[in-house]
Amino acid sequence: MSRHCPVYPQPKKNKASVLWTFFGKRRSWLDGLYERSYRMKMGEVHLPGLDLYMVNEPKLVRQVLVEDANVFPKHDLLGKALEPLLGESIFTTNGEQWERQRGMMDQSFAQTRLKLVFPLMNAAANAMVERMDALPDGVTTNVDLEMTHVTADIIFRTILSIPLEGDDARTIFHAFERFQEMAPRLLMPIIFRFPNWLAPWFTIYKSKRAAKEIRSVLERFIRTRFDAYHQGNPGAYDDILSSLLEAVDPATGKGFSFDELVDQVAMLFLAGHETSASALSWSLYLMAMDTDIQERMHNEAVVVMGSEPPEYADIKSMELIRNVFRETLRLYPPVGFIARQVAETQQMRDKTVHANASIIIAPWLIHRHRDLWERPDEFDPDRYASESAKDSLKCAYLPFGLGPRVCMGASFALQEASLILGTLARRYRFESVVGNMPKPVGRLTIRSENGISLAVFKRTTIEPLREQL
Ligand code: HEM
Repeated sequence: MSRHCPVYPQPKKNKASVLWTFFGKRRSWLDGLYERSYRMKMGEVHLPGLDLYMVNEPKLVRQVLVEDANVFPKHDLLGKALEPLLGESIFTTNGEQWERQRGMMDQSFAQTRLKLVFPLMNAAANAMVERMDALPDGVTTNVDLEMTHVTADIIFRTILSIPLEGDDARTIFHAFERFQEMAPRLLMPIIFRFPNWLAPWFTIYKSKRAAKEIRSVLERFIRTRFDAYHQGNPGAYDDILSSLLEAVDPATGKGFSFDELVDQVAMLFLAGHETSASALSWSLYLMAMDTDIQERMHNEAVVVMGSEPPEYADIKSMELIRNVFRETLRLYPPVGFIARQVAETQQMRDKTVHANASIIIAPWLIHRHRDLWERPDEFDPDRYASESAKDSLKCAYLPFGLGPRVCMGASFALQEASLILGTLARRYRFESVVGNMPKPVGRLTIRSENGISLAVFKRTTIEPLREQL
């Protein structure tokens, strides 16, 4: 059965000029794509001082991200743009420093810890329901704002055991908003290797100020817990900070220093809420556009959870809801492109790719590639039952990246998404609003330029339509 094609910027027929690409991509890099971008295996752009390759072919993607990952370290562009906030966090480091950090942090996101933080996630979901219940029935609501609120709240509660309601948490939240808004304006001059005098100095100044504000509040929260832990009073916390405080490097037996801990926590705030907020907002838009899927999600949520508070085991039982989120991550991958640098000259297809060249792998393009997916632009969460989609999943699906640098929070994000979507689908119905079609733009994540506004109705019954299950 053919399903609807949700919105995305229509690709241009022909490749744009480099100058247009630069200025067009400053607004949204999706605007620089053209029809062949969705079919090609490998493309290239050369400018003085810049060799950039776009890699879509699954075999090459695995070469870069998995098999020869050490030859393709993380690009310094993100490190440079995010350094004032993230310092030397795991998101941007390379080599031994990264290996040590990853070894120490993986435990904090293992299944056992995720089970422990489930009640903290659920408390944030309940606070979301309270906010939404207070809205007049059927009112048009900017669901992006609500998804940003609830995912930031989940991060505050699961990492620091603090809800977003306090003044300090709000200061961080708003400074994060400012920081994120400025980040894309910092990225392009770095990719295009602009000289220093052309750097956007005022934006750099403002982003440093926002980063300082965030870090000074985080430092205060973490200092209290860090000192108490090292004085032998860790407190009765089940949150992620407590497992980061316990983490030790097996080679030296030492834990994270105070500064390292602040870097990692700042990074978890950024990586952990913006991505999930983007994906959840697009999921709600897709639900609203497909009433059949939305009713089936409602029924599934009611059958699995009834009218009881959700339990940890329920998350795994909501298969359709999981597939809706999986399909959302295919169509609107929050991390639309992944950047790497070439450490040693490589042969890729018929091209010699020199050391220092930049490699871009774009989940956005690979997930909609005309040769890698059937009906690539259609929203069809049921596709994952077919053999062809299973093959595509194996070779052309990477919303969380691949290889050693794969997202550390993937299981956390999937648990959070099923909880939030299950909670919303059980209690509310979403309808699209005429004149409010979202416009996808590629910035730090894939967002809608004009927000995502939907009419929200409370369900008067939570009885499932059993015949539809
Ligand atoms: C839908 C939600 C999410 C998506 C789509 C996503 C996507 C990604 C991607 C694509 C990468 C790899 C980037 C690269 O290879 O350059 C990544 C890395 C990472 N993500 Fe996520 N992420 C999500 C949620 C989260 C959450 C909730 C957390 C933590 C709370 C998190 C923490 C991290 C960390 C720490 C890394 C760096 C790992 C490393 O370099 O070793 N992410 N994420």
